[in-house]
Amino acid sequence: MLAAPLSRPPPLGPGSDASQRPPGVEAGFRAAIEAACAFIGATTPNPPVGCAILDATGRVLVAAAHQRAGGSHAEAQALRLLEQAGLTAQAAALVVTLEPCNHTGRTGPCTEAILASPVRTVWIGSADPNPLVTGHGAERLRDAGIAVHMLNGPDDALSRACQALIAPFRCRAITGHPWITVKQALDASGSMIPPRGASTFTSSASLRLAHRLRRCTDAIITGTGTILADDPSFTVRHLPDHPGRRRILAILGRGDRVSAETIQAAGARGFDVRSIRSLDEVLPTLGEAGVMWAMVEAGPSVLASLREAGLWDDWLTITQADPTRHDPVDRLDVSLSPRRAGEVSPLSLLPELSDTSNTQWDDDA
Ligand SMILES: NC(=O)C1=CN([C@@H]2O[C@H](COP(=O)(O)OP(=O)(O)OC[C@H]3O[C@@H](n4cnc5c(N)ncnc54)[C@H](OP(=O)(O)O)[C@@H]3O)[C@@H](O)[C@H]2O)C=CC1
Ligand SMILES: Nc1c(N[C@@H]2O[C@H](COP(=O)(O)O)[C@@H](O)[C@H]2O)[nH]c(=O)[nH]c1=O
Repeated sequence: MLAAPLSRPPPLGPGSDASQRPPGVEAGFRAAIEAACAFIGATTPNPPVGCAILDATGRVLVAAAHQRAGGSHAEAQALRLLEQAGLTAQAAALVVTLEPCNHTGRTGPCTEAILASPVRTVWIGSADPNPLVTGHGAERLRDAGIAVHMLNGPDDALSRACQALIAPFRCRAITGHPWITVKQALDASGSMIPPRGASTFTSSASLRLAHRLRRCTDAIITGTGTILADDPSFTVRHLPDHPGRRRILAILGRGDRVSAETIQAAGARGFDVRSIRSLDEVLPTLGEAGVMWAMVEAGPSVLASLREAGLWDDWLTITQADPTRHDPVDRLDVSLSPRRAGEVSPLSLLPELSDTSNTQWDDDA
């Protein structure tokens, strides 16, 4: 396999009936998902997509991903890698996390690139949620004599991972608004407020997770209370960021408590700052700015407002471990909003959270 492994793919759940699939398809999807995960946060407004090409024995020959909007799609990228490696003649099956496009956008149709290759079987992880595109790619391939298989089923771990990859894209395609992830850190006593003089109480592993989430998202939503209390940088520092990435920093506040110097400093750190006066403005402002996935890093006041308004899609709670324990490890919980019932959280793709179930939020709890 030519793509470098960059993150751990999700584990196979009990519902994945690997025995029903020919050899190599599971490994192909894992390689494709892994390749796509490395570019979450870099492809907006496009979804992250991964592709792997297998030989007739099911061996993964190459894996590749869509890396940025306007750049090659994952299928074209994988076919190019295959050619560069002199392996084109060995290609038999192609595995891709999202239905191949059948239209000419900024790049040519992937269906035609596949048809021009020796590939005769295509496995698709999820249909394209864009109503203008959905079904057409699969149909074009079938009409040309390709055997096309689509993953589906809520118990299929690979299908769920492919759904998770497009969750923010799907949300934006259907509503015009971003997927909103709340990240809330609690200390061992249940408080969100760091001790005086400190900015954090979570472990270095959890900080890495928090920074990975920043890397995956297009915007950070905060409140003036957090800006004034912490003067946060909101940068990605605990792991490498996507090169040249600019993000939106949306600051909720009814007045003008944040100084021009603070806004200017955030701009110098790579943020386009938006002041948001009311909750009603959050989704339209971020939607118009092209945000696909936004995260909230705010204090108790903003979180209470969002919770009350139901203005969130998934909620990550990082609870500091009891410091008196011998080997303290923070507890990580992910809840899915009732408005996302039956969907899959994109958080499940983060290696630190791949074992965390998407529990439904119980509002009476
Ligand atoms: N543990 C964690 O995960 C985090 C902890 N924190 C901590 O939280 C503390 C700050 O808490 P807090 O003051 O609650 O900060 P917030 O980030 O929640 O900001 C509060 C401010 O947000 C604005 N706001 C809140 N709700 C609305 C709404 N519905 N419409 C418009 N504006 C709104 C108001 O601004 P205005 O008054 O200008 O109208 C309000 O004063 C700090 O100690 C910080 O360290 C912060 C982030 C994460
Ligand atoms: N205290 C706290 C968090 N707080 C969040 O991190 C912000 C500081 O970010 P930065 O300036 O980039 O270091 C702070 O303002 C708040 O939004 N996060 C966590 O994961 N764990 C923690 O214990």
